[in-house]
Amino acid sequence: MANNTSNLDNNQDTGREVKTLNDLAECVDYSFINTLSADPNATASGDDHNPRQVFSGHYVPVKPTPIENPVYIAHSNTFFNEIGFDDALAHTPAFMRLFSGDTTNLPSPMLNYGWATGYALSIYGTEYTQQCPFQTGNGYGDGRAISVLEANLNGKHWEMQLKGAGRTPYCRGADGRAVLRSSVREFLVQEHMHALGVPTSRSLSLFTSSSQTVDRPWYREGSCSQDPDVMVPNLVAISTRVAPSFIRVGQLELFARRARCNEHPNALRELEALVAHLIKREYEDQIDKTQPFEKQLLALAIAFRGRLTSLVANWIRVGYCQGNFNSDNCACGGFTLDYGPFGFCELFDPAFQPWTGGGRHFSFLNQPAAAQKNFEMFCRSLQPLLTNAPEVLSQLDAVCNDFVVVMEQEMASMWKAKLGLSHYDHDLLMQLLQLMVQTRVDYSLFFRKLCDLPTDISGVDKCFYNPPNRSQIERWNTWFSRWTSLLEESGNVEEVKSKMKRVNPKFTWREWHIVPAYRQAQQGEFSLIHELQSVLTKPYDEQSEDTERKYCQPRPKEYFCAGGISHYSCSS
Ligand SMILES: Nc1ncnc2c1ncn2[C@@H]1O[C@H](COP(=O)(O)OP(=O)(O)OP(=O)(O)O)[C@@H](O)[C@H]1O
Ligand SMILES: [Mg+2]
Repeated sequence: MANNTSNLDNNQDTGREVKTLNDLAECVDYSFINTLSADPNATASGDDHNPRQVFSGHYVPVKPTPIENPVYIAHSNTFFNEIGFDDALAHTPAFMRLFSGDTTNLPSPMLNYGWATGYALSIYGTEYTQQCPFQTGNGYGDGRAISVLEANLNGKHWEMQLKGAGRTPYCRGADGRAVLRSSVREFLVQEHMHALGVPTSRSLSLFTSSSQTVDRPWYREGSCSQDPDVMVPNLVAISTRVAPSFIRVGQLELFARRARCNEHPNALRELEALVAHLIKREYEDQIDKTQPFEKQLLALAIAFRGRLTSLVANWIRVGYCQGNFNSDNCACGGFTLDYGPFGFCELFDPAFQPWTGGGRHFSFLNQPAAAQKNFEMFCRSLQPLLTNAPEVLSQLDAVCNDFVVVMEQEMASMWKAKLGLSHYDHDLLMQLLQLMVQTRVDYSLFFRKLCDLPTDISGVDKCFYNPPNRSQIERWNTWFSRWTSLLEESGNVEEVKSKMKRVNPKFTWREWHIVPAYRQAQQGEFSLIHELQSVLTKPYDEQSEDTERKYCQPRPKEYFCAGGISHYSCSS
């Protein structure tokens, strides 16, 4: 199927306005087909929708299964603009067909199939195969995510992936679908994160079906249950996400595990090709390709460590908790991927974790430790390629061991910026975090209020979930006077304020704002989604008074302990 590819390898950057699918066809660049290998047992038609083991090859060609009666909900005009797509394109029938899962009748040289990839899983540094129905790890991977094209757009190379596009060989018997709720969340939050300045996969478009539903466990109205207590039919949807690649740490792991035990004659070569592809897609600018490959691997580990530590510090800066930071949800490009069990911390709690299956390992302030585990698995996956270079191998060990140090530096500079200081003061931060826990503070509101440089607790009084008692007020005021005196070294007050306002967002994700939007969407009304798109893509701006009144508020009491808002067990 994928042999005759020379006509698909279009490396010219057109930088043009894409108004039609024909324009897009001129930008496609499927050069990965020349580097990576397809599963030799794949069907020529891409009709490969039953769970099965995939023993080798980097990807399986799979045709998406379109959703029935697709309806346009939204596209990201910010992202359209970045990649040179004309806004009107989102409303064309051809665009809707492709991005609701129909890859037939595409203009040449676009492929009439997509591709899914296998990956392994490790949880907090422990390798698993049990989640694979065959207990081998050969049946795990993109169960419902199918990439449909790669293209050079406005000077950058992008891969576009449909989520919820039907079953693949990795579906493990599940339906391959994503429900409207989770699709709305992922679509909105990706662009929110981008606007917050946090590296992320991006949102292209969101389509739902007006008729097709799947059942998922969920919570009754007002339920405080930990586990879902009712089965609910949900409309299905397809959101399209975009990134330079979707290579995950888990994906490297799969190929490294095979190489480690020489599972087939090509195992080591497949690992090497995948890593070379990773460098090309994600680190081309950072890695000197004239260096010996072993040295490139070392540079890759250093570069990924830099991105991952910065990413996690950014997560904490904006109050984001990934919730399930397994290696298969950790993108090797160092951006946020898989917005399922995520949440944003409202009431500050270092152990905040919205996903009931995630535990403390993946809770808010434990994310640096979870990232370290993923980084260790990443380094471990490079080791089979370094057996003939013991010196580089020990340098790689050192890079891995130093993760903690680099992470601490990133965290320190993040906290320093949040507090508007010119030097990081560990004691000051510890005192602050303790006070925040003891007095029940809203994380985002509090830090945003700090940007006005209040000199005592009265400047942040709207940020508490319970009024602090007298001794707490005293301790807060002591903290404020210490902070105020340190601020004197920070320079011009107005500059400090405006710098702080660029790292402490005013509008962040609050789940109780999102729930009405996806509920309304289930009834065919999308205005709240559009409103949220607008509010959440300007998180640092002041915005209107009405918007502030509506969106810049602490969580109302009734939404604490509310299934589907304060916690959820199912994210798909
Ligand atoms: N409804 C489904 N049908 C088939 N496979 C599924 C379904 N839901 C989840 N999976 C698969 O189960 C695995 C674990 O799911 P998880 O929630 O981490 O990922 P996801 O949200 O589907 O995908 P991604 O990590 O691609 O964003 C993934 O490999 C995913 O593809
Ligand atoms: Mg996932």
